Amino acid sequence: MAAVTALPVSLSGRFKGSFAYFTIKDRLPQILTRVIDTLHRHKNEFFEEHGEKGVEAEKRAISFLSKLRNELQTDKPVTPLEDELPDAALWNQYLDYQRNLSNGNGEPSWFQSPWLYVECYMYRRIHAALAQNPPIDNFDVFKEGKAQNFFESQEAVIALCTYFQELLKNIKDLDEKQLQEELFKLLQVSLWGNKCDLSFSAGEDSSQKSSPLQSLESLIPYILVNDTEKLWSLLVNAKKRNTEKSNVRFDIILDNAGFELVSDLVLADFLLSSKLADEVHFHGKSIPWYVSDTTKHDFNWTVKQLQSANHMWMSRCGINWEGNLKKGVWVYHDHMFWTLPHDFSSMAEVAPDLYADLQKSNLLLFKGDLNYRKLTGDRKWEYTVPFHQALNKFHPAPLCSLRTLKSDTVVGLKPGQGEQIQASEPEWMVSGKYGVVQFDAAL
Ligand SMILES: O=P(O)(O)OC[C@H]1O[C@](O)(CO)[C@@H](O)[C@@H]1O
Ligand SMILES: [Mn+2]
Repeated sequence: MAAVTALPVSLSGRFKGSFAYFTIKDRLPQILTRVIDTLHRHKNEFFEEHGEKGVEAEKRAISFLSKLRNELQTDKPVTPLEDELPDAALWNQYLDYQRNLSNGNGEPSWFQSPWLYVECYMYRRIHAALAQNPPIDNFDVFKEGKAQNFFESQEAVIALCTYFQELLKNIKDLDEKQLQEELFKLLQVSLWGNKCDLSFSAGEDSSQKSSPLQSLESLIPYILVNDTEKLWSLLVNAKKRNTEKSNVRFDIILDNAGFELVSDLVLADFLLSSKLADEVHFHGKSIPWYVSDTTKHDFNWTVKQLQSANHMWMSRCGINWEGNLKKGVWVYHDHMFWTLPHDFSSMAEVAPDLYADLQKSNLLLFKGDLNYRKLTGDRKWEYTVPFHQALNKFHPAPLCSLRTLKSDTVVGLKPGQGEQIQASEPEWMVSGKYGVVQFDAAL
């Protein structure tokens, strides 16, 4: 066998005092408690909709979740999934793989195993708690929080939609330089939109309150790696090479619903309206995930909310977006791979169909922190390791990560850059204050 370069160790709760440790110790149990509370609060609704059967199902789901919380807090071994959902076999194979990795050092468990694995596993078990318990099997325990985040960001959504509709009025007259400036602005809005996730704040309010466009200039110093120029060159060249037959395709691997999703949709609209792209493909989650991640339901709900909003520019956006979906120039996809525990370096093997689909894209935009963790394998990388190396052979197409730092891993920094910030701001990697626009040109 060819020599394999050793990868750094995985982030894990076994490193006491690390962000992974605190997440598993404090934040994950808090999230589980909130999920249980949410089910309690909906008891009457389940009764009204389904009668006694609904209440029985709620009780079973709650006891399953309490057991889960107890397993987590007492660092019990990770158990195989017992449901028959389509991805169960893959999860159980992954558990075997973790067992082999631990090499006789005990069973994989909440604090001993890789953080990425156990955290994903928790969300999969939350899903099982509901999915196994009809008639409440379609209930999304995170739905309310996502909707609330959307409504609380209303002013920011209005400001963004208004700005964008004004821009559309004269988009045809913009020269290349101006188009580039507008793209950079909307990329930054989409980047900082990633501050608004709900798993980071364990479900606490995390909406966009201020105007998303006003503060961009002052935030530029917080973009630690800024490859926007490279994105621009790629898009402009793709457009120049574009013939009638080959459409320029842009993919967005979505993260959170709420303000972040709206900022992604505005960016996608800009790419089409400026003719930098001919089609945009969105990738969402097929089950509720990491509290605020976008599912197909959230995606459609958001477009509908904008469409029916009592504000001219908001509804104009919504109407155009619905039109894009109908015309097929916007396409929504979901794939089970996005909610598996695997990092992206195993996509080609585990989900070859998805990998092949992504290969058709001119540019993949990965939103958010979890996607960054999966891109880089959630490992203890040196800050200066090149992004390309950390991707560990995941290169389906040119790609870019737009991510605010909310977990302690980052690569591609200049020598000394990380250490310098660390000296004055020990929380810099997990505060969401810093971001990256990090590009990799593929093979
Ligand atoms: O929505 P995002 O940006 O992927 O962030 C998810 C959050 O959840 C975490 O995975 C921690 O629970 C962090 O890495 C991150 O703060
Ligand atoms: Mn998220």
